[in-house]
Amino acid sequence: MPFATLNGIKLHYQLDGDAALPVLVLSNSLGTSLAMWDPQIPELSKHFRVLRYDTRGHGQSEVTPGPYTIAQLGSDVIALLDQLDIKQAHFCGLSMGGSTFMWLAVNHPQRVTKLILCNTGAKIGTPDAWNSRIDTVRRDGLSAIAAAVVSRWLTPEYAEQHPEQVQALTAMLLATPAEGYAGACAAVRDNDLREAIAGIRAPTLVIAGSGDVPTPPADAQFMRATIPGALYVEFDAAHISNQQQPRAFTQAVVQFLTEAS
Ligand SMILES: O=C(O)CC1=CCC(=O)O1
Repeated sequence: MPFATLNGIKLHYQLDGDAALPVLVLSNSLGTSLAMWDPQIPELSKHFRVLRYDTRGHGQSEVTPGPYTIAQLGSDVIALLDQLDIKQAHFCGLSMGGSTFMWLAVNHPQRVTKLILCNTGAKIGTPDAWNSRIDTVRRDGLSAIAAAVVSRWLTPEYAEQHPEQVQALTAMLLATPAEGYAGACAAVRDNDLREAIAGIRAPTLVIAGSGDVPTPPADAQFMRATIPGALYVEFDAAHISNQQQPRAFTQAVVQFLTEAS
């Protein structure tokens, strides 16, 4: 699995699909890795050259001391695209990954063909809640928050029927270095793109989960209303909708990216 050295760190990434296909970049949520997209890869790689990466401080990418910023996480992606000689691509990010790609669409519009913002918000949560989470993780580690965080990733009924998926997602969260996680929490805490996203010109699809507590449908509706021409789809899912509704999610992504806009 390749690593790119950029912005002073080693960033872990993976490419799937034929090199001649249009590039689709996927960005993970807080406390996950590029493996969160595993359910989508067999289908997406038939249509796209899929580039996914572990956000700084996550998965196998290098951990640098926090706090991070969304601009820094977005600049890592731009540096990765430059290294791989990718001039323009589709972008699909979930939660923190969606924040990163909103920033990218605002600040580097020429790189974005189409944009998909999943289970995210132009501003996520409150500073007090993020500060409390950062303090807990720095003091007691990820295990202190794991059960509460993962309980919001899948709806309770679905989680009860899929204990192996809960276990796999919990393991992914617990494998995230505390410093990387805390650094990324600060990036989400300090990010506010509520005004800036009005300037996005890329065709955009907003994906929401009707049972999503951290980034509720109201946040998604705000993005749909603010980004000119944005489309909207809502699934019966909690926060990590691509894991809870893999088929419907993948189908929506393929349809949006392959239809003429
Ligand atoms: O994991 C959570 O608590 C929800 C979340 C907020 C930003 C993100 O990427 O995940």
